[in-house]
Amino acid sequence: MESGGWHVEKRASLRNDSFSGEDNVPETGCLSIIVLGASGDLAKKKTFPALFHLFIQGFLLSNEVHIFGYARSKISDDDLRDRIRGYLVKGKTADSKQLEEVPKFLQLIKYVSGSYDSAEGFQKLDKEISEHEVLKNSIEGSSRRLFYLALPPSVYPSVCKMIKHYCMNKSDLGGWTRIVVEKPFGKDLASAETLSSQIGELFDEPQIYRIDHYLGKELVQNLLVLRFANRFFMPLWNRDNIDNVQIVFREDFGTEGRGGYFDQYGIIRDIIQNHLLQVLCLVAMERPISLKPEHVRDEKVKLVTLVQVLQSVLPINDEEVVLGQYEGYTDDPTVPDHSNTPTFATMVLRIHNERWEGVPFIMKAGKALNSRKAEIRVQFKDVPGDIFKCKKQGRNEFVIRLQPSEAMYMKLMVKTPGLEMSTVQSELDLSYRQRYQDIIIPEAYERLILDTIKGDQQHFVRRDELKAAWEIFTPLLHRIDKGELKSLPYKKGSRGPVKADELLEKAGYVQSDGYIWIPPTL
Ligand SMILES: NC(=O)C1=CN([C@@H]2O[C@H](COP(=O)(O)OP(=O)(O)OC[C@H]3O[C@@H](n4cnc5c(N)ncnc54)[C@H](OP(=O)(O)O)[C@@H]3O)[C@@H](O)[C@H]2O)C=CC1
Ligand SMILES: O=C1O[C@H](COP(=O)(O)O)[C@@H](O)[C@H](O)[C@H]1O
Repeated sequence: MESGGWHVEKRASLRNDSFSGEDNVPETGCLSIIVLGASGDLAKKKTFPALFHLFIQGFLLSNEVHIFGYARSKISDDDLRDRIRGYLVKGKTADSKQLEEVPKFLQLIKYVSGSYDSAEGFQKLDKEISEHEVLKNSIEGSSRRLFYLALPPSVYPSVCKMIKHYCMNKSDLGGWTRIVVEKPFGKDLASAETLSSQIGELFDEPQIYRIDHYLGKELVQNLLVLRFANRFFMPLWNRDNIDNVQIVFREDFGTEGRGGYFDQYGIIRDIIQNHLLQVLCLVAMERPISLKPEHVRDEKVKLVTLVQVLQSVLPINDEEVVLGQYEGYTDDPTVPDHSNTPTFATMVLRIHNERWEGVPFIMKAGKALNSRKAEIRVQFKDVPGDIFKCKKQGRNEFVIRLQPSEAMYMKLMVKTPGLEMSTVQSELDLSYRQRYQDIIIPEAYERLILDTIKGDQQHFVRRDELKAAWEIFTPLLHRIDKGELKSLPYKKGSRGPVKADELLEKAGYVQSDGYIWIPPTL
């Protein structure tokens, strides 16, 4: 379909994604998806809605698939269905066809109650799965079992043990058993390594999918294409031209009901060590040899390992870290009164290699701020020999808006339209909503769950990569845990501590005065 003169791609192209690795042949046959922790927040807000969207697009066929919820809560099938029903279709995108599909989808869901460490519950689960497989005429061993751990990491080892003992695909006739684990995977290097070893004893790496949902976001997935399929970025993407890079996550709400969990982890473990670091890898990595999943993941390890080597010599400098905690955070009864847990952090990471030496990567994440957005902001150096005297108007910046209002825009200087010869800062703007009007951008979880079914691990975190990520942050996290770095108070709905903006300026970021990018409306 043509829209405003542009050629608009059809959503169905997702099915024919030809760059996700030649080996990922779509499989057919009986598929059981087991959501462990089905009574929880993630399951209702993300996992089940993602499964629903895969269902309505025909990626989960009712004659092949069955979905099991498992948790300790003593609820019925219908109770679980009632809990998740309201989260399946989003107000704005809901159409009558989607609404019609809801009951059909809910009928695919069965709930099994049991503990996370007892044989009884998992034997019952296995029995239910097997009955469904028999019903679907699946040949024993050829069925597919996907276990999604929407659970606190503390129970991963016992759950994995139970799956391994009681719930595996019975023999290998082309079927498989895969497990998906959520972040945060551990609390520091030692605990993550222990967890990795415990799970590694039970499952091989190709069976383990460590999910980081930022890797499933459309514009994060676009980073490699952008960098390596466009000639004009290649010569610019280095220390000679780029002054600083910011990777930013902002939320305009607080911990809301998750205070107990959050206080154990804090913003660095919740967002920076995983989501933002993964984005940094894709911004900074060298070109992979090919798009085979293992090649892409190898380059990321190479980069993180370099950062890690650097950190062991010159760890993250406390002078380049600002922590904050929003006022009112400790009002949550599940949060200790004197908690120092940061709900905000800005820090500078430095990658000492040929490409990036001297370029600060500023990582910024915060809750209860004045806006909700995630973006990558690449700021270029000043133009040498500024004949237009426009330096004070601002630098060239390339911004990748991950959410909301996905976009890429380039802040650049133009002649002010009119008779006068003066300059003004403007932009080249690729706003997705305007450019791809008929395309609904898939939710990150939708895409990543589909990858787990297809057996494509490209967008998942490998064990050595995870280790390298923890190596970077563990020394700093330990200092924070010991109270050696204090969180500064900031007002809810503000930009965070003023010191964070000062750090940004010190790192070299130059704010353009008076320029604001406004997402175009249709
Ligand atoms: N919620 C979110 O937005 C996101 C969450 N995650 C991650 O996903 C995972 C699940 O998150 P979320 O759903 O929010 O977590 P919840 O706290 O909602 O826990 C999920 C389920 O686990 C069971 N559970 C909770 N605490 C314990 C415990 N201490 N021991 C054993 N079982 C427990 C409960 O089920 P029952 O009591 O019925 O057994 C609960 O319904 C976590 O690893 C989290 O970090 C990742 C990204 C976003
Ligand atoms: O992993 C997490 O992510 C969410 C933010 O996800 P987004 O896709 O809405 O950006 C965050 O709220 C939560 O604290 C964290 O655990």
